Amino acid sequence: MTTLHIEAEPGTIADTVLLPGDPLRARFLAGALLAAPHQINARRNMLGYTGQYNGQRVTILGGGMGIPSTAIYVTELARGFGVRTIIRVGTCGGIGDVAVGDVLLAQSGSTDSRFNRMQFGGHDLSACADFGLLQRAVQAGQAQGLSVRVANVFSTDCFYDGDPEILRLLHKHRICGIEMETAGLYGLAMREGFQALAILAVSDHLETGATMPAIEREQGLVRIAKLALASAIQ
Ligand SMILES: O=P(O)(O)O[C@H]1O[C@H](CO)[C@@H](O)[C@H]1O
Ligand SMILES: O=c1cc[nH]c(=O)[nH]1
Repeated sequence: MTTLHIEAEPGTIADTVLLPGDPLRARFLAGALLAAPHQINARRNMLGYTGQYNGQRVTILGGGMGIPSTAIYVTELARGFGVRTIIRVGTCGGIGDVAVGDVLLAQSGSTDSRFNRMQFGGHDLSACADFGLLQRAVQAGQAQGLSVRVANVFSTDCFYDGDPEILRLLHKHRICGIEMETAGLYGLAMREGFQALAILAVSDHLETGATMPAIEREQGLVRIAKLALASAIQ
């Protein structure tokens, strides 16, 4: 069936979905990596494509910014289309000894969002990656000669004007990446029973001010998408 936000026809979404935040990144990655990609969604311009990668069907769909947007797409992918594996292919801010361009494999997602608490009786959920995906991403990263780092990240609802103490707190807890979706994705994966991982390129450094150009955020993430595909497809 189609869902409220995904107009894809039944059977046109693969079991494995790469989920960048930016729909234009989804379009770029599909063109760069998939054989015979065809568009499966444009509702609200949240572009999505299904094609073949190494002989297997893969879908790449934008998820938007923040947990609420991501959760809409992820919930519909899991419940409406039976998707079994979702890998976020995103960017994050770096804290501490990470550099712009580094690749973080998020093993956990802490958050200031109430999204998981609302589903978990007000308790704190340990929102974690799927271990098998994480392990394969580490191995694939090493095989591809990438400098990958297993990391704990923080998903915030406030891109601007969040907790003024957040940098100190993230340092104190050895959290080296900040973005806006991973904790929600991992909570949903635990509840809905699919596998999830977030692979994040450090796009800017919160302390040094170093940044990745906007065009590279849109088009420069092919290497982490390849890492995601190597982790998901065996
Ligand atoms: O590059 P994406 O995947 O969108 O991820 C990061 O970029 C957006 C903010 O600019 C947020 O969605 C954040 O999580
Ligand atoms: O959410 C994000 C993404 C990149 N950089 C940040 O500081 N925050």
